[in-house]
Amino acid sequence: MASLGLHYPQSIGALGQLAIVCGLVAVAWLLYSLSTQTDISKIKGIYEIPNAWPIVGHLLQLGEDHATVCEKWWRQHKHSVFQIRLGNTRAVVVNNFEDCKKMLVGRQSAVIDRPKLYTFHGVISSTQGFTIGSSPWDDSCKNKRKAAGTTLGRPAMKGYYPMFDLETYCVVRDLAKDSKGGTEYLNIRPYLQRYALNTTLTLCYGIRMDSVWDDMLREVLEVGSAISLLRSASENYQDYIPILRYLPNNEKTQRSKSLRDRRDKYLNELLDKVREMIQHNTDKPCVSAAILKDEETKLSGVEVSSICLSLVSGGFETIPGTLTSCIGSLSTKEGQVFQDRAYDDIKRHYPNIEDAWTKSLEVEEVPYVNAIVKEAGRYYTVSAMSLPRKAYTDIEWEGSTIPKGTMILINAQAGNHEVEHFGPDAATFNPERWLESTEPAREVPSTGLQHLSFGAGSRACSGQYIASRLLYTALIRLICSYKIVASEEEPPNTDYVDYNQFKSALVAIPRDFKVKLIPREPETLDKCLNLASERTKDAYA
Ligand code: HEM
Repeated sequence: MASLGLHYPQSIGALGQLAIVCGLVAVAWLLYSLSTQTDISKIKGIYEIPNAWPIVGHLLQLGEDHATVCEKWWRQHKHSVFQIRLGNTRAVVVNNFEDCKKMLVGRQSAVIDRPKLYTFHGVISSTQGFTIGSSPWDDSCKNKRKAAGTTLGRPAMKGYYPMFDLETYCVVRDLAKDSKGGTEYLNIRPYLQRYALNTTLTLCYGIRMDSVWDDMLREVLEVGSAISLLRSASENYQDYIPILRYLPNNEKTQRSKSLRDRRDKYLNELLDKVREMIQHNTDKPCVSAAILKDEETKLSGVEVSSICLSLVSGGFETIPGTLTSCIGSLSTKEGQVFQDRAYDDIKRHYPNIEDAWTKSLEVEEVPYVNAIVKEAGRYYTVSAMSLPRKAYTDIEWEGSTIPKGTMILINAQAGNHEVEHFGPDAATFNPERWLESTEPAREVPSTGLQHLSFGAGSRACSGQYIASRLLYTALIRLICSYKIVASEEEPPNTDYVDYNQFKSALVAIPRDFKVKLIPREPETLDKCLNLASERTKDAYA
């Protein structure tokens, strides 16, 4: 007993120590499990990128440029489709062209949904509703997509010829004035921003702004770009790491609220202007007037705002981003050869350049310019990771099941530059890849999906027809009017990744550069400008 008496406390101590160790292991295991838990459990049969960290998952490794890092992982791990962890959210990333097509088109009903994110949906969109591109798939989204489809579909284009005429005329007119007959170097992006924004403001509200430096125009662009930055994962860790939302003085939430208020202010001002015009019978045909006047409409006020917001935000950065970068490539020494060939092809179709100006509003029939439009879309993938999708139902994927609710990310930049699909020069800007002959230029017959920049399938870009017409008309008129030459001091960056100054933004913002615009035929240019001025003088006065 004495020995028992002696050893008893000691054996309690050993057991106690064991219990403490077990307790610590259990707590550590619990903490580890909690910190690596995701909304969807690890998907069997889909490769997972190794070395995810607790809490943040792969967020830090992804850095700012998700598209480039994911492309590197695809090549390094030899899996085009893999899973990653964005904090507490599991996502499947698709990289090569064929797999992106298979996911977006082959599984289109299963990937028709969009995820909801804390900052964008919960804070920024709490007043004007979600844009179509960020709406989960439900009846309201269906109605909004239908209304946008009517405004942006092919049959509607005819009604927009006067608008295309006026806006492209204003671009060429102001460039002619500001470049002082081709002697000054200019940054063309502001002119193209006004072009895109005026187009969508006219469609939505029947309102346009004549000055490139108009206060409201600059406010819409500034707020829109800042919101686009707030939509990316690398700018918004709080979307994926919920604890960050509760930090005192949460700077992201405050910034989001302030941007939301600024956006509400100009959107309400625009709608008030339309109401006023309706009262005075001076309203122009546009989405909001049509809906405001139609009491039978099935759309709510928030849905009307959301449609207008979708069109404005859908076009104001994508069009100038693509067009500015394309002009950058055309202005280089190699690009000037493409410009000259395009000019020859335009003249082959329209020996009289005035006809090129008017016909460009109606048909896209100059093969060389069509080839430039396609190459601009492919090469400068302005929405590098497209817009995120969410599995609406379970997705069968090569023997595995991607569960309903999983975030699906399409790496459009990687697919658009895949050597196996586009050939060894995939990383070069070359419009002639879309031509089967150059003299005379003849397009390769279309065989379905050409590139991934507009997405594909049932949630593809609603604005792709109008986008293509906007790019085509502007290019025809600019190429007819000027030889575009890059500045040697401030040349364009034509690298398909590095041309973008904010890699974390949802839509690329090209780095600034300057070009000289040398009139090709000054007398013809004057004549075309005078005719366009006469034709458009009453449009949207
Ligand atoms: C070069 C120009 C453009 C590019 C590269 C572009 C790109 C995209 C992409 C990648 C998507 C997501 C597609 C997907 O998930 O599969 C999208 C959606 C959308 N785009 Fe565009 N876009 C452009 C111009 C426009 C314009 C001019 C408008 C409207 C005036 C517009 C309106 C929309 C809308 C409403 C959606 C949402 C579709 C939905 O979620 O159902 N886009 N766009």
